Amino acid sequence: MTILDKILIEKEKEVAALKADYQPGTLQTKKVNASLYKQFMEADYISIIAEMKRASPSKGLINDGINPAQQGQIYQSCGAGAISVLTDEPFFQGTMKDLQAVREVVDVPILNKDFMIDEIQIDRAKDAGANVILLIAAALPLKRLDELYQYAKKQGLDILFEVHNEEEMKVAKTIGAEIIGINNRDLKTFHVDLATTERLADQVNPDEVLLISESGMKEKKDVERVKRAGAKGILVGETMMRSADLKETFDILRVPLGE
Ligand SMILES: O=P(O)(O)OC[C@@H](O)[C@@H](O)c1c[nH]c2ccccc12
Repeated sequence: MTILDKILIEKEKEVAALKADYQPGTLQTKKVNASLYKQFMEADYISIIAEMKRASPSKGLINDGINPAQQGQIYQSCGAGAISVLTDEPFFQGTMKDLQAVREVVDVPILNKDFMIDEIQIDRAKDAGANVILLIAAALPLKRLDELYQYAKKQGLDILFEVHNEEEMKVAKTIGAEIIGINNRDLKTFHVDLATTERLADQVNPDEVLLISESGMKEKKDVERVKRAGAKGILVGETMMRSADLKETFDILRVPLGE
């Protein structure tokens, strides 16, 4: 069984509990209207989605000392285009409270990073003040991905559609995903390779689809590499969470677009 399989089994339980306990519309958080697509497509620099991630199955504990609201404010003031908040608890030590706490203090789009398998998680994301949800192609069959995609759209949310190989890229195109995240980390083996972005980026029209390269970004040369491949945004977790000087980290990674 892969780690993704294990996570999905836990998610089934979480969703069952959520359906019993959560009444959509009950979470009250500040709401911000923000379109990640438009903002990233028009930027002159590589847009950075800075992630809040205390721990992960591949790295174990990364940094559990941060205060999400404080970290969110710093991300925004350093120039983050958006903030990703992991809300999975068993594997990533995140919570919906983290997301709400960040929403209270920032105006940039917020991505609810979780393993979405049911509409009720999308309701909850919206209620908590998220602007974007994650859909992982490897997690569900096409029909279900399409249903959740359409549902999120109807709620006025953006969707980051995550792919890792050619097959999943085809699914993204079939669904008509406008924001595609190419994950350089294989969720089944944890192997990270920036060549994944180079291989898959060619398959979309970069004037229509917003490409985000996800995972494994540490240095300027990493960003330059995925930028050359066609990415307009990057999703950075560990490097942000371990940074002792976020201002400097952002200055290094926010490379200009164009030549
Ligand atoms: O910490 P990194 O290597 O910068 O990676 C960030 C992000 O891409 C990663 O957290 C991620 C990508 N897809 C996911 C799906 C679920 C959980 C986490 C993720």
